[in-house]
Amino acid sequence: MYRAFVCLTAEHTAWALPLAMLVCWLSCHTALRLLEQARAESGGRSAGWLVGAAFSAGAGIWSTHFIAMLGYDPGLGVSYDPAITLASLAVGVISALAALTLLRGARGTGGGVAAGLLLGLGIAVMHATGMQGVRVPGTFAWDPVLAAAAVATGCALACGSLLALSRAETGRGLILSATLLSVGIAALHVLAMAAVRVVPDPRADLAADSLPRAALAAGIAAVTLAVLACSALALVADRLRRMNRVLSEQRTALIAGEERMRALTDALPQMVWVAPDDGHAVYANRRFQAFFGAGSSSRTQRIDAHHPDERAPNAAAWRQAQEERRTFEAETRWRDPSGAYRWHRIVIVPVPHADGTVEWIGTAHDIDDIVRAREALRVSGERLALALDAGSDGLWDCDLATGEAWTSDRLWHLLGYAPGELPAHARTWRALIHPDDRERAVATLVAHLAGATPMFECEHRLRRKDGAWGWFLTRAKVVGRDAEGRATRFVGTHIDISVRKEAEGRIAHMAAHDALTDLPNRTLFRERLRRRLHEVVRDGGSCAILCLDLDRFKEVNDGLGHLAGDALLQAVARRLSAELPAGDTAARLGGDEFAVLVVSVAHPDEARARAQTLLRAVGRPVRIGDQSVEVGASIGIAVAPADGADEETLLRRADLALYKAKAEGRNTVRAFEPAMDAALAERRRLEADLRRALAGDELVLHYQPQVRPACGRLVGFEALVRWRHPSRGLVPPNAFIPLAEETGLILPLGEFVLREACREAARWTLPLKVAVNLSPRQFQQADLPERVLAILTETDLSPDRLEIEITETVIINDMARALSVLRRLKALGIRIAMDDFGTGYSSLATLQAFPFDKIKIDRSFVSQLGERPSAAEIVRAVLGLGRSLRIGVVAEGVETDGQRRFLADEGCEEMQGYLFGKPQPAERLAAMMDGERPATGAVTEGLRAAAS
Ligand SMILES: Nc1nc2c(ncn2[C@@H]2O[C@@H]3COP(=O)(O)O[C@H]4[C@@H](O)[C@H](n5cnc6c(=O)[nH]c(N)nc65)O[C@@H]4COP(=O)(O)O[C@H]3[C@H]2O)c(=O)[nH]1
Repeated sequence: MYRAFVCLTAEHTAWALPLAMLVCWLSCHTALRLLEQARAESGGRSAGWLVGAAFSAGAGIWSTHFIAMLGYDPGLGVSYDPAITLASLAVGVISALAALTLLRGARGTGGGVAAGLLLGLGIAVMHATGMQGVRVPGTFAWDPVLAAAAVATGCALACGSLLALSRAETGRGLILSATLLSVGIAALHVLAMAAVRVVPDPRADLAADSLPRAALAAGIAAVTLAVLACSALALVADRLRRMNRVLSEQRTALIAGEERMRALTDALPQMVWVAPDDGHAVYANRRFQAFFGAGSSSRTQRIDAHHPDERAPNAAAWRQAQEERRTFEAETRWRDPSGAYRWHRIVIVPVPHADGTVEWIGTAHDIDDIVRAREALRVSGERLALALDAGSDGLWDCDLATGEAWTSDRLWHLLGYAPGELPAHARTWRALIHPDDRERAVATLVAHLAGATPMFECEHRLRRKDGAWGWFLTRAKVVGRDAEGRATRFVGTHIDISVRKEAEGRIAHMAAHDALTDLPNRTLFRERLRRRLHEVVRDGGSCAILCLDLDRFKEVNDGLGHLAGDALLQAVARRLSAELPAGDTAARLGGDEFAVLVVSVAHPDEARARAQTLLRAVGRPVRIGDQSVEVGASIGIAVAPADGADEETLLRRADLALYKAKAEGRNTVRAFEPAMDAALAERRRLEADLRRALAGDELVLHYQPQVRPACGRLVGFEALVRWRHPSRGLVPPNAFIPLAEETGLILPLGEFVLREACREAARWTLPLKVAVNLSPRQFQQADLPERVLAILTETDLSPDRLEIEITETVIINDMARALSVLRRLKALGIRIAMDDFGTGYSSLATLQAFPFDKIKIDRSFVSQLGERPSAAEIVRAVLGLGRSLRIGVVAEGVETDGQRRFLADEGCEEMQGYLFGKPQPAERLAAMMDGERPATGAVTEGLRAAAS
């Protein structure tokens, strides 16, 4: 190594090796670049580049050697053999060509190593050849070790260089490779030069044709220039190659981009086109072509596709946009290939280019469905707004997460607020709700939000702006829940139900109160009684009910008229209410019946005392108009729990006590006693029996003769009903007629009697009249005359043979109607008799109002003739009345001959009584009438016998 160091520093001038290295590096770099080019090309072009590379490498190696040799000064004169020197250049180029050719074909490690070895050896051969051409005055002595080291180093670095090239073909790899190769060439040169020593030999003479150093320098310069030219060529070629590659990549990218763009625009739901200013589309996507037809489309075509209504305005708007180079937007109808117009949204955007031209990118999106849906939405929105405005409901839609709500204006109007005056929020609802309704409403709401009910429905009060409470029905529903099932959206309506509630309240009040007196009615009274009895049973204590009935109400009502009757009832109601402490209830049960619930009585006597107080209050005179009316009352008392613990029993027992009180006279108080129940039970039994009797054949008629004693003639019979009871025997009418009156059974019973009597009379051999009693209840039937006529027709009895007996009460109950019915009966030819004259009201007015055919003097007067002088006076007066009014008079209950004589003396023509005959079954009448036929005017013995 020392030798090499000496060679480098002492035998070479300082500039030689750096210059040689520079030239070497340039040529190696150029060669490797040209190799790249050769690799990139093919065929002859590749071979050309390869030759260039080989030349560059070989010439570089050669130049390196000889530039170094120019600086080599072994201390002797040096010249060069031109032929050998040129041959060494050829060796360098050929070995480089061989190595690079191998390298071009094989890029792997093996190829790199083989090419490196080839190149290293080539450099060594070139060096050796070159040294052969060096002429010095002596001979060269070679150090074999250094020579071998030179070859090995050169080969190794050449291999390293080409391997580096094959591993990394970047710019840096190229520099590394060129550097390694340069170093290898230089190292081989230096070591090889160190291996050689000049042994001076005076015999050795420099040849005359030797190349002087200046010629060599010129040769080297030429070769170097050639290398530099190659280098420049390589650089230009490399640049071109790079540019080519970039251009090719750009073209590929451009094509790919265009394909992508086309695919993209084809995939779009819109039509897309690009047109320059002249409007002729240079690009159109598939959708556009499908709409307008394949091929390009002119602007005129596109404008023609507009709906006629929109064509002109759209064209004008487009021209404006085009002039101002701004985006054109329109929603318009375009005619599709089928000829139908569909809504499209058109947007045309200007894209200005650097050359001042503008390209227009247009898109058209089919929004027909959207426009139609929007239109439908608008219409339905308008309808909804109309409905909301016209409807009576207030609507809201609440977001439960925030409490914020949407509300219809109507809702605020219902509450008296202007829309927006209060926040549309759930807390507003909570603030306005009535405190009494809040708990119930919130509980209902919580249940609904939890999913327990399908619908939220609640009637509650809300405070209006004026402070009044209005009733509202809220109906709502959860319409949205989150993933955990929590309610998120709640929609509903408020319906103003104040009017309904008020009406309901009124109806409820009316249903529970008496319209005339405004006292609780029977239903409410029973309800309160039931509640109080429940408490009594549960908690102990005692209560009482007082049933009250006015004593002379009927007289006032009939005598003074219904208005007076109503005023009386109202006055009684006021007095009852005034007498009651809070908690007690006075009720009107109907007619003149009242009841009082005394909620707490310590002792039955307390109830009795209370009843007496009420009696006194009711008994005070009542001022009606200009009249002072006095009515008394009867009161029946029942006390709970002693007399019963259920309202049914208690009311029934108080009623029984009242019944008793009334029976005992006016202004009487009676408390219930157990014996009253037995009487009621008896009455019930009798009623049931009577019903059965009506259905069966237990009722029969007996007939009592009516006679004219003066001429001894039989003039007719009074039909009197009898009940042949299976166990009680023959029951007299007084025992069941009042019951029949009370229960209404008198109607079928009366009809039975009338039919039976007419049928019987029609069978009689003599045209005698038959008298039938008609009860007041029967007179309440407006169609009584028609019913009577039907029976007469059915039984074929002449109307003038029927005499109807009525008591005065029939007329007094409802005079106008009674008189109308009587007149119609009379018009049929039926005779009317006033029964029991003298016992009732017996007003002259009644007799004058209706022309009766007969007056029947009650038997109570007849029976007292001879006992009470007043009786004779009354009978006389009645007979006088009959005469003056020209009405016949018949005396009932004539039992004695004395009575008969008195009556006859006083001018009574007709008589009826046991003296002439008792009521007889129909079968016995024939005998009476048979005896009548030969009658001469006196009451026959036969009749008497029959009567007995
Ligand atoms: N002590 C005595 N009594 C005599 C004498 N002559 C007749 N009587 C009885 O006096 C009653 C006369 O009938 P009235 O005044 O219409 O009174 C009748 C009548 O108001 C009613 N009544 C009877 N049958 C009917 C009927 O078919 N319909 C209706 N609505 N009432 C009837 O029952 C009442 C009682 O009828 P009766 O018990 O049949 O009693 C009959 C008769 O039996 C006599 O000389 N001495």
